[in-house]
Amino acid sequence: MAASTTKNPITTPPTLQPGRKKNKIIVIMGATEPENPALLSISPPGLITLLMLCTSHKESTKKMESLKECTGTTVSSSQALPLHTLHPLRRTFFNRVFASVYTCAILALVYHHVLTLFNCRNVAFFSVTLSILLSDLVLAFMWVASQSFHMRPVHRKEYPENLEKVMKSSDFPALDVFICTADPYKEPPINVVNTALSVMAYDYPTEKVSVYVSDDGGSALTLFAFMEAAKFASHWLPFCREKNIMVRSPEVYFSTSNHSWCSETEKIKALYESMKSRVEHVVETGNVSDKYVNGDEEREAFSKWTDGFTRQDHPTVIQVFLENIKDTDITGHLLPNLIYVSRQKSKTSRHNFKAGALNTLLRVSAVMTNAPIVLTLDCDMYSNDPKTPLRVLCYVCDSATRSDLSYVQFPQCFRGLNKNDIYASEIKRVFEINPLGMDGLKGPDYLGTGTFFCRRAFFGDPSTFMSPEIPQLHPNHAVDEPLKSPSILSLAHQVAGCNYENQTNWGSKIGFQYGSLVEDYYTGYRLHCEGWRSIFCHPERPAFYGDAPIALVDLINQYKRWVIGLLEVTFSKYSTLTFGIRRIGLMGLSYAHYSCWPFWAIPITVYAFLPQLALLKGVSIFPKVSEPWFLLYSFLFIGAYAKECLEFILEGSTFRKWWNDQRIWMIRGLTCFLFGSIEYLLQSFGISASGFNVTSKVLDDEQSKRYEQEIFEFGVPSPMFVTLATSAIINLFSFFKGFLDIISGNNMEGLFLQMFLAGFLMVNCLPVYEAMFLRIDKGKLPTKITLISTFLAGALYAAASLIFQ
Ligand SMILES: O=c1ccn([C@@H]2O[C@H](COP(=O)(O)OP(=O)(O)O[C@H]3O[C@H](CO)[C@@H](O)[C@H](O)[C@H]3O)[C@@H](O)[C@H]2O)c(=O)[nH]1
Ligand SMILES: [Mn+2]
Repeated sequence: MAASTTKNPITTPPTLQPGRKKNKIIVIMGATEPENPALLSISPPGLITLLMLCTSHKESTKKMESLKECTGTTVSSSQALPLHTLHPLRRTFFNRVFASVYTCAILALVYHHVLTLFNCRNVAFFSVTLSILLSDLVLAFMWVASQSFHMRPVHRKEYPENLEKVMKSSDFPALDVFICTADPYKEPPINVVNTALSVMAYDYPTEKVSVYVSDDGGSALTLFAFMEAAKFASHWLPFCREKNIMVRSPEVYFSTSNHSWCSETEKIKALYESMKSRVEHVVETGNVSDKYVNGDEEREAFSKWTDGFTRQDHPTVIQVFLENIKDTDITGHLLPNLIYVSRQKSKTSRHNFKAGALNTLLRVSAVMTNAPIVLTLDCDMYSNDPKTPLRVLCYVCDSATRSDLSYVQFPQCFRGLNKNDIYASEIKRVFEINPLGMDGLKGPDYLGTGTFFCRRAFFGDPSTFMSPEIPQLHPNHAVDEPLKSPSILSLAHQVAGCNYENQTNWGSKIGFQYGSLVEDYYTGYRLHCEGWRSIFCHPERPAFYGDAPIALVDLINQYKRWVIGLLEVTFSKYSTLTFGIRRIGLMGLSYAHYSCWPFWAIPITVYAFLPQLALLKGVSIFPKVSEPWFLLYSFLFIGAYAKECLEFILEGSTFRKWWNDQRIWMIRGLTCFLFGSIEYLLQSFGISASGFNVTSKVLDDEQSKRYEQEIFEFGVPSPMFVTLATSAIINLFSFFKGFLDIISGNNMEGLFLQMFLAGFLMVNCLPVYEAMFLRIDKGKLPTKITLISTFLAGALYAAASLIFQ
């Protein structure tokens, strides 16, 4: 271990360097049950403050029984000064009772299917029953796996105000922020700049903050945008501090009206607008014209973009825009570090998409600043609360939670969604409800953005440290030279090289995990398997806000990428179903629930076609209304839907949003889950290769307008729309066929459930019919798709006629 001798302002304080042996510091351990108020860690001056406070609380002092030597500065808090608290959700008991009852119902259903299967007299019926059994088994598995989210959901609360009482800000650990961007045309540089400015302006000692921007697009346009951002930051940061504004993304701040306008605001706004127009102009024209480049240093920066420089093939570019030991803002206050990194690319080496970019940043930042805390942020998110890092310290500096804490996750929250969130872009279950449940076990999964990591977690499990290849990457290594010193810069370039990772543990045992397109999910999963835990921090005011896609095709393409990534995990050596469940039990089930998401395509497709085709032919496949099994079906359906809905509303949502959420679940089953699984299969046979298709963050005015009016956006002829439209047509016809039968006096008792199902899907598909037959705008379903779907529906009907003779 490289124990440091010299210290520089950006080195990490001993507080968070668990490996250090020289500083022996006393720790007072307190009660460690999770329900108890937190223990916290502070530096010696804070320790004295705390001991004074403790003497006035003899009760709680008694609880701190053991004095223990430790390698970090930690101390436990008295109950009077909790840093965080945890409360199990009240509905847990109800959840468990419901789960028991529902399990019995599922077992009864399986028994019923098996019984029916044995009584089948012909092949057609046998295959129908078998398909339904298979579908119900998938649904049952998904349901069982999802119960892990309901066994011990918890809510946490932090008290950053207490932190400030016991810890001096000069003792705060340093923070490295990683912002990823990959394409200047899909991710406008001005938005990336806003993301960066919002975190540079954190209410945190600026000399401890470093912002690293990873540009996988290798674009001079993005570099230019950051050159501009660095200049603007010297006005923006003091302005934010002085006015104590909350939303520190200038774009968002200036586009909302709830702030006081004064001449200074006007001045800053004008500065922002002029920067924005320069950046946008450069993006529009596609190159940085000479008039925007001043001085040799700036010119030098762009000189790397030579003729042979392409996105897929270029040398490393590292540009330090701001240095926190010398660059000051207009009031003379130091600015945080701002560093642009575009890792080396070559067509012959693997880049591992975002995970590769993040690992490069882990190394480059280790060489340059090596902060013990690392925040990963996507370029489509901005900070909505400047005090967020303090919340994180409440956990990271607490001796009770600290030892095996790998990351603190904030929910992904979105702005600009329409009133009822028609595409359920909030993904409330994944980003908010389920993490509460996982937090009661070993902690939320990693959501890819809004995550504060402890750097140590990337190097082996909590008890065994996994050494990186060179000592400079060790999480305890203290950087003792300025950022721009030649030795630092040359090492940074070396570790950003595209062959650097060959024959190393990066991506497998060290850093972010490779091998899955959902690197976030996979990395979190592997960390939990190694014995780390995580924490879900869910403050009332969202810590970050992001953008969600507003066109259906973008949305399902995004999900398709996730599906492929999830299947990559399901069928890997570390499959959640085998390795995961064995290693981490209930948590493994939570992860298995996600990794098996794509299997939902099976029941959804079967239930969207089979009962309806049978209904068209007048064949009954479900129990009659008068049979007792009918009650079982009703309970299973109503029980599942009602409980989901209730939970949604209890977590602060509305009925309409829940309705849209369940509709999109159905749509996903018929589109991206199905096509993603097929694409995964093709990929496994080596027929195709899938990459990380970055979601477009560019808004089209007309599209935005339709989105505001809650109109579904189809527009492009995606093959994924074909299955959806075909099923919509079949459900429509089968429902009306059933309806006509009732009118003409037929006994429909045996077909009631099928009619109900067709009706339910039909209501869900209303926007599809509208897009097929009624709309003329650009977002309607392309005529080509309607025609193909109608033809397919006809073919399916003909096939059904042969089967159900
Ligand atoms: O080769 C790549 C591809 C993507 N990105 C960045 O990855 C982030 C996420 O990409 P985006 O297109 O916004 O994907 P989403 O599906 O919206 O992202 C979700 O899903 C991803 C995994 O598929 C996670 O990485 C994200 O954190 C999570 O928000 C963006 O900042 C990109 O710039 C890279 O840096 N390099
Ligand atoms: Mn995104």
